[in-house]
Amino acid sequence: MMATKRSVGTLGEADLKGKKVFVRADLNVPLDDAQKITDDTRIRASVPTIKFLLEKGAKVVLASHLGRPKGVTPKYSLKPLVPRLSELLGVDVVMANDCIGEEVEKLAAALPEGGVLLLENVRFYKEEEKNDPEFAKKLASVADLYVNDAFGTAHRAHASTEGVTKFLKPAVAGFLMQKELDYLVGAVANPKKPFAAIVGGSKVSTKIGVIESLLAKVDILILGGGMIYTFYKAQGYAVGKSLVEEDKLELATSLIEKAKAKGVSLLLPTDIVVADKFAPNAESKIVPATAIPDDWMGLDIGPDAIKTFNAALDTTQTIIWNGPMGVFEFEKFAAGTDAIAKKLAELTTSKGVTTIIGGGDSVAAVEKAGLADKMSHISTGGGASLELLEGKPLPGVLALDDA
Ligand SMILES: Nc1ncnc2c1ncn2[C@@H]1O[C@H](COP(=O)(O)OP(=O)(O)O)[C@@H](O)[C@H]1O
Ligand SMILES: O=C(OP(=O)(O)O)[C@H](O)COP(=O)(O)O
Repeated sequence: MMATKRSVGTLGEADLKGKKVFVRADLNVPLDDAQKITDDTRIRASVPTIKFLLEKGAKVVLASHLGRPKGVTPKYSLKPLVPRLSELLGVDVVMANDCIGEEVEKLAAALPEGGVLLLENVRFYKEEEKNDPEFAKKLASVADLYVNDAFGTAHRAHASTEGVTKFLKPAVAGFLMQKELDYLVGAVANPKKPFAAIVGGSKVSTKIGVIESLLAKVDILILGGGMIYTFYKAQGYAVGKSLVEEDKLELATSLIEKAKAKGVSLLLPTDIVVADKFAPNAESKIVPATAIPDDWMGLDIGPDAIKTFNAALDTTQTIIWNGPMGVFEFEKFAAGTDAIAKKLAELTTSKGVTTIIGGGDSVAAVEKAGLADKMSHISTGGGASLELLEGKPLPGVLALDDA
């Protein structure tokens, strides 16, 4: 049984004409150093709900976070998203300099029917992640009702995803939220076996906990990305300057033991592409996982690992993938991620294997490889889809009205 409910109230039930609707979307898209959007999947995925509201004559107050800023950080402003959002929606999106306060109140009051006001990054306030009720009340004060379409952030009990529902009624799910829940709860609740999970990326502390519950569900667990060095170090290997979560070493050891006890095949890469610095033009070489040199860092999985992973994936019927295998943003360290993307596309198209890709960066990598339409389901949430899969309640969903 999934612990999160999926029968949430949806759009279409409320009289929307002239109403100010607070829409929480996940517009946390990757931006390059020049603030250019490198993958707009999450923006495109948010469009159907907003368009529906605009067509019904609603006034949309749109909120999102971007990145993990500590206080107001220009690099994490939502401003670079305005042109693309305006283009996709076919309206001139108005951007506020803040997400609460007088200017926001004025701009929201001035919104015409069919207008969109984009609020500045809600995480510029620490109160957002603290789920501070006063802050949630301020966010809510400019609208009449609430729509949560931010599936990618549904696993966070934050002010704009959870707290705000105490002040805005009805509080319903948007179309993207509903679609994600339908697919992930529906198709993955009873996966066709053998079932494999591939977990990588850099959010080690978020994802390492998920692995424990995944061990109860999967037959094969493949680890890559920044996740693996904590496991290597726990086994006594030297990891040089690679990403390591020191306080998760014991957990990593116990996960290896649990996998053995449960008969789950836990695969760690046997070779690694190491770099002398974290840069696109870094010097690189392939080394065995047991021989990472001091002062070098692992930035991709090696060719032997790719072969082993591919052979294991050949035996599966369902695969869920979250987190790139390496720093795919740098061409030199993209081979592992590209190889997995190609393998999953091939298995879906030629063998009918169900493939589910979750997470902003994983989806960006699959888009970059031009393979997104070959997968069974592209989820806009990495952490969220994993938590849903492990049966954890998603606070952003639980807070919504029942259907
Ligand atoms: N070995 C590594 N060391 C450091 N960062 C890594 C490594 N492998 C992958 N990454 C980074 O992980 C990031 C994605 O992680 P994460 O946010 O957890 O994935 P997702 O968004 O798909 O859930 C990418 O920016 C990638 O560069
Ligand atoms: O990118 C996100 O999650 P993901 O990388 O797990 O897909 C979401 O926007 C949530 O972001 P957070 O993990 O900083 O809360």
